[in-house]
Amino acid sequence: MSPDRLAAAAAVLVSYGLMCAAILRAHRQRARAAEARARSLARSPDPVSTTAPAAPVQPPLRVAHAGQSGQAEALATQAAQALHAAGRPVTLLTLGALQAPALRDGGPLLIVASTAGEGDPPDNAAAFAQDVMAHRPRPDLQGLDYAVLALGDRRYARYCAFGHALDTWLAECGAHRLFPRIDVDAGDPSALAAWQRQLQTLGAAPADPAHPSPTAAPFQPWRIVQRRHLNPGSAGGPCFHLELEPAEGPPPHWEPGDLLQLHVPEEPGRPRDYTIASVPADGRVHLLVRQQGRADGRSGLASGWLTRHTAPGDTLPMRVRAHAGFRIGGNRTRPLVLIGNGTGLAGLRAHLRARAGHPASGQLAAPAWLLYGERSAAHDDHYAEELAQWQASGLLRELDRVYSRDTPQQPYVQHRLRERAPRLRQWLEAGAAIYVCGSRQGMGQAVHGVLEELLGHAGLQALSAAGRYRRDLY
Ligand SMILES: Cc1cc2nc3c(=O)[nH]c(=O)nc-3n(C[C@H](O)[C@H](O)[C@H](O)COP(=O)(O)O)c2cc1C
Repeated sequence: MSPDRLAAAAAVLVSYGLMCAAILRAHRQRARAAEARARSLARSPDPVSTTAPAAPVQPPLRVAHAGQSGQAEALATQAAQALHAAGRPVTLLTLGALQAPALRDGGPLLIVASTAGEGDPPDNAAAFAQDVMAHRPRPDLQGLDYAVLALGDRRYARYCAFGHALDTWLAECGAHRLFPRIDVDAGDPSALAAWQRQLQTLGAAPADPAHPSPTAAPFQPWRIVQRRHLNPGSAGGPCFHLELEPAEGPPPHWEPGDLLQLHVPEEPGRPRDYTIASVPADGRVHLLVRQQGRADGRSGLASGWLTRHTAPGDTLPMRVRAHAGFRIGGNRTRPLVLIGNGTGLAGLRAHLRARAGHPASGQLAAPAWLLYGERSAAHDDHYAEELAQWQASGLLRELDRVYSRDTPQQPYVQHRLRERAPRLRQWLEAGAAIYVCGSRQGMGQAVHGVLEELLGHAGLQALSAAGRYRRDLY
């Protein structure tokens, strides 16, 4: 090596050493200052009252959430409210908003994290998993107190995988567990009760029985008011349009993107979610439900209740469930690219109905583009009249219906999306948000693949982090 290069390398090494020493010094100074503050607080008398003991100064607690359909967010919000109600300073945030330095320096951290896909992080934590958790060298998180509530479902092969990964990663980075990770199998009430008890040891107010856990809102009888078979003669399973309302009282509030959950009588503890296809102004919850066939010839349990074993006028135990990840959020005035297949049209229709009824800020609503896949034009053109009206009004500026059984090429919605890449780029340049609703296998994964191909992994992740790529897949 030339002397010049040696000198340069030595200079880099020396400055690196100095930087490390400075960081270490700052770290020690912070620790000494904190110790001194703690000692002086322990000794100093209460300046206001000499009778009451000094209130211990507690650092603000952070409650972070990572989730796909709103349960993690709801539980995190509830935890933050319970801590706040007890006078504990608390900040509520998404896990994705945290970066390594802020992770360590901001007070104890409670994380509510669900697992999505096949053991994957939820969309809003994908960037965190990739940029922060996979980063080498690992950040030094000594001094950070944390706890993880992992939401999941044992029916998936990789149960609570993302919560487990977070918990392990934090421990490996030197952070200190406040209490062992709690895993919640499909909203298991005993696990949630254990979480509540741990929150109380941190000073949270006990759960208010009048405001039960958001995942345990009571089921109520909902009446099937109308049911229409939409696709007689279709090569696909029978598809129904249903209209429901609570048997008593007005419908609860919901937003486009939210779900109606059915308590299946034979399977307590395993409710089924259906994406709502209407808006509150419709007065009723509309669903688009496919009767699921089973190998033994009987219909699937939940869809069987909705489409076969009941008649209009009958009631079923149901409740509305928020699905924050598929709501309009900050996209109210953005153009929408709506992509889906089959019964996934439900969630896209809810967003279109919201736009048709309530144009943003009194002006013409921002336009939408619907790319929708079904089997055949002759039998499966659900809501065709409504879509035609929205085309005529200009709300639905573009409509791509892709019928897989009408041409020998068997095109699917992902193929059309790839063909229309230049147009998609124009919509995104105009600020559009992408909503995908329908089957995960086949459609959801393939559309995701095409979007990654067109926008790049980082591009799609940035869109997702900005809340401009939202999915409701099942
Ligand atoms: C499409 C989908 C995929 C899921 N994948 C997993 C999984 O791989 N492992 C798991 O334990 N739970 C899985 N779950 C269950 C969720 O983690 C669980 O329902 C959680 O409560 C959802 O919380 P969220 O509303 O905050 O996303 C999955 C749920 C859905 C809908």
